[in-house]
Amino acid sequence: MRYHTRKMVKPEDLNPNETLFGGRLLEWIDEEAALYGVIQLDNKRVVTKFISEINFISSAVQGDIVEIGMDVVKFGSTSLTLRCEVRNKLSRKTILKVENITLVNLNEDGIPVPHNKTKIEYVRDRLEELSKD
Ligand SMILES: CC(=O)SCCNC(=O)CCNC(=O)[C@H](O)C(C)(C)COP(=O)(O)OP(=O)(O)OC[C@H]1O[C@@H](n2cnc3c(N)ncnc32)[C@H](O)[C@@H]1OP(=O)(O)O
Repeated sequence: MRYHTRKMVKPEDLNPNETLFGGRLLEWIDEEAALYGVIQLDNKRVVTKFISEINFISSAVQGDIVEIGMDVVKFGSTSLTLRCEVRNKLSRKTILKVENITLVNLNEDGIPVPHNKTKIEYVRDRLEELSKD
């Protein structure tokens, strides 16, 4: 699991219980998953198809720093399935887990097309390959 994105919980992110609003956290996760998919599949037309059960394990309060981790569960043909974990940056306490987030790789007409990816790639390796050409 790699943690790429950190967020500070601000007053506008709170629910009436004065803890982090679940919908705000899901918005952050959906964006992070989409970014992960766009980078891995090297295609900006990647959409969220399916999100499995969401387990809100503990809450966060104003001023907390949360970090969002993603890992690949499976490279499909047109899909990419991720796993997500959110934790408190400083205490490492788990805030949320999602076991499956499935993204689909689309063409310009919005049709699912194979992405031809089978393993995690790093942008620096792609750039190195390009510089060899
Ligand atoms: C980042 C964002 O927030 S994007 C905005 C929110 N998302 C959207 O608007 C997407 C709306 N949905 C759609 O446009 C369509 O459902 C599409 C284009 C994504 C997929 O269309 P489908 O007709 O289901 O495509 P299709 O049957 O070919 O399946 C595509 C892939 O999704 C997988 N898939 C389909 N349904 C599911 C499901 N319920 N759960 C998990 N995976 C699924 C398939 O197994 C396939 O993967 P594979 O090729 O690796 O085997």
